[in-house]
Formats: sequence, C-alpha cells, structure tokens
Amino acid sequence: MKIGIVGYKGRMGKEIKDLFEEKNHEFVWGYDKDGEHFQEKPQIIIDFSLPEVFEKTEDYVKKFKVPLIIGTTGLQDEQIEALKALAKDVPVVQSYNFSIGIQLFLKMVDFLKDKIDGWDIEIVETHHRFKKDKPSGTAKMIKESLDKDVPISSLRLGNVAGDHVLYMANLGEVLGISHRALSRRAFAEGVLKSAEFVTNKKNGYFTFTDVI
Ligand SMILES: NC(=O)C1=CN([C@@H]2O[C@H](COP(=O)(O)OP(=O)(O)OC[C@H]3O[C@@H](n4cnc5c(N)ncnc54)[C@H](O)[C@@H]3O)[C@@H](O)[C@H]2O)C=CC1
Ligand SMILES: O=C(O)C1=N[C@H](C(=O)O)C[C@H](O)C1
Repeated sequence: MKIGIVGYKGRMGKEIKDLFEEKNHEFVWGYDKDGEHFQEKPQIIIDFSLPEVFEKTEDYVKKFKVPLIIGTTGLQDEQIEALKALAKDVPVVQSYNFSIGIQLFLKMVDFLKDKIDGWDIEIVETHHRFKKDKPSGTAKMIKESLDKDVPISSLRLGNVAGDHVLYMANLGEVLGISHRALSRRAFAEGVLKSAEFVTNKKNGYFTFTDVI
C-alpha cells in the first residue's frame, strides 16, 4: 500500500516508514514541521506526532478521504470526538499503545480489577528523556481500565522505549503486572496490523483491541 505519515521525521515516524518499506509498502506522502513531502496521494495516513498537529491531520484525512491510524498521545477529549466524527466517513484506528503485550496487560487488568478492592494500587511508567507528555497515554489507558483513581508515577530516563508496571498490594503481598517494549518496532508492528485491518473497511471507529 502507499502510505502517508504525519510526523515522518520523528522516532516513530522513521520506525514505521522502515518497517512498511521492508514489507514492500511505499512511503509516498509525509507531513512534518517543515511542511509537506508530496510524491503521490497516500492510501492511508498514519499519525505519530503531537496533539497540536491534530487539526492538520484531520484536514489531510478529509482531503485524501483515506483511513487514519493515530498513535499520538495526549489528545484532548474534543480531538477524540473529532476522530469519532471523522470515522463516519473513513476507518479510524486510535490507540495510545500499539503493542500486543499492552493489550494482554489490559486483559489482565480487566480480570483483576474487581478482585483487588482495598489494595494499594499504583502505576509506574518509564520513558526516554525526549518524551513530551506525562503521564504516558498507556498509563492513562491502564488507569481507565481499572475504573479507579490510582496514582501514576512517571520517570524519564535515557532512551527507555516504554515500560509500564501496575503494582497492587495488601498487607501481606505485592502483585505486579509489567510490560517493557524492547524497541519501537513492537509499536510499528501493531500499526502495520492496523493498516492491514482497515483495508477492507469503509468507515468506523476502532481501537487496537478491535484489531487483534
Ligand atoms: N500509540 C503508540 O503505540 C505510541 C505512541 N507514541 C506517541 O507518538 C508520538 C510521537 O512520538 P515520537 O516519534 O517519539 O516523537 P518525535 O518527537 O520523535 O516525533 C514527532 C514528530 O512530529 C513532528 N512535529 C512536531 N510538531 C509538529 C508540527 N507543529 N507540525 C508538523 N510536525 C510536527 C516532529 O518534527 C517529529 O518529527 C507521541 O505522541 C508519542 O507519545 C510513541 C510510541 C508508541
Ligand atoms: O512516547 C513514547 O515513546 C511512547 N508513548 C506511548 C505512551 O505515551 O503510552 C506508548 C509507548 O509507551 C511509547
């Protein structure tokens, strides 16, 4: 397929471009701080940038009338609503984490959440020093799955690709669920799966949970 990437010069943008090219897809369009790279109309747009770029992405998706995969974190509620409106016309896949492991993590949280009443519960997320948002989108997803107002601690260390730990403790024991992304490839693989998933869809709002 012919892909377009918003944030194509960034860490995730490059990882996604490399993976798709390895799988014989073609990078034909991009948008970044210095403007548009146009070679051809893309068949899909992938956005890994910043929330302030969102309106541009929205405009380009409407202009090209193509599916959107969006992994940008820190989106405002209105931007999520705008994505749902966009999804009436094109397929949209939105997730704050495109790794399989975090999907399994969320399933474990769902299994545990009504069994840990009265326990101390804390989320700790660790990411590279360049990450702009705090807490991570994934930590927010874990908190939302718990249906509880739990504290989140954020560490910014070196070049960590993405670590999330959920601690649960009573007076006699500590239980933990942890996930570590060993590189950004895990997220890019999920984006590729999502791109394949939307190829036969006309429209609709999906998360990565729907994809796997
Ligand atoms: N959902 C997921 O699985 C994952 C989500 N992310 C999220 O993806 C986003 C990007 O992460 P990274 O690639 O590490 O960041 P990055 O900073 O390396 O890349 C962001 C790109 O957006 C561009 N950009 C910034 N402002 C812009 C503007 N005003 N107009 C056009 N382009 C602009 C930058 O120049 C850069 O190329 C973040 O929100 C991050 O949290 C990152 C990894 C996995
Ligand atoms: O910025 C990152 O790098 C990551 N961001 C996502 C998040 O905020 O949860 C996902 C991943 O952990 C990497």
